[in-house]
Amino acid sequence: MADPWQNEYDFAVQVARVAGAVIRNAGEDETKVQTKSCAVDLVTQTDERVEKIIIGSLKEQFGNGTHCFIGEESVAKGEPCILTDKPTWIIDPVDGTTNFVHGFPFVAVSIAFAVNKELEFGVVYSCLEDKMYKARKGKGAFCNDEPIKVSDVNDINKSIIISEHGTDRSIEKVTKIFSTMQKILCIPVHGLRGSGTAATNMCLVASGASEAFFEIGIHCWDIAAGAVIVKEAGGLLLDVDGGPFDLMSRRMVSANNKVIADRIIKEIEIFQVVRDDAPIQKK
Ligand SMILES: O=P(O)(O)OC(CO)CO
Ligand SMILES: [Mg+2]
Repeated sequence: MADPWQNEYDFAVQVARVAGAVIRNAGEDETKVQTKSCAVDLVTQTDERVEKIIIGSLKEQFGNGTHCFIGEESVAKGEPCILTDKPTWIIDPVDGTTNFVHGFPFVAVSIAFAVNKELEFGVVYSCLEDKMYKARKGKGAFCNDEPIKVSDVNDINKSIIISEHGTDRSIEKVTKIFSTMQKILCIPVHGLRGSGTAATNMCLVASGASEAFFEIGIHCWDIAAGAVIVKEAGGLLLDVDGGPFDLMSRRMVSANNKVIADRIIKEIEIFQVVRDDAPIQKK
């Protein structure tokens, strides 16, 4: 049987490339910052413009009312963030907005597609490096059309682990994040890293440059596309407590294998976050 979502997949790659070019060519005015949930949660005109371009093109192409959209900037403006069984696009127009604003050279466009709450494909365009990562369920993962796979390292002492600091600067949370990082660093691992974009971090795991990336506080649009890419590259996704991965939970461990994932999970100090699909008054 022909792949039912091949057109959507091919179109997502094209749209991601267009979006990436807009980000690359953004002028100084377009990197001017506004804030969202707190003083370090940044948004620019470019985030909003690129999301409009992506959702606009997808609606024009597939807009018969059957497709739903979850986009970072639309949700910030009050659109719902609920995953239903309907075909749903999950979009982060600029993953790594802080990097973008500062000229720190890792910024990605992330586009995923889910049907019946299952992720069908993911596209991550690391646009400043011009690396197009993509994966379709059951069909492998690629970077610039070359197959990629996760690292085969089983020994945590020979690993590079990625995590980030997030945007919540409450002392309780920052203390837990640093305590976890300290424990992991002192296992010891070869190194701790963070590119500043969750989508790119997941592609680094998928391509074998790092053994694992974990974070509490990320959103579904940061990781949906990367989740397909990691899985199709041979890796796995788990909750930070070792349970099944839940896209809307804002908690994730992605790893090359279960040995590495379990070792990391042993050290993670969990803190509470409000789910992406929580009723708006709880957020
Ligand atoms: O830059 P953004 O899209 O806010 O995302 C951050 C995490 O929320 C980096 O992944
Ligand atoms: Mg993001």
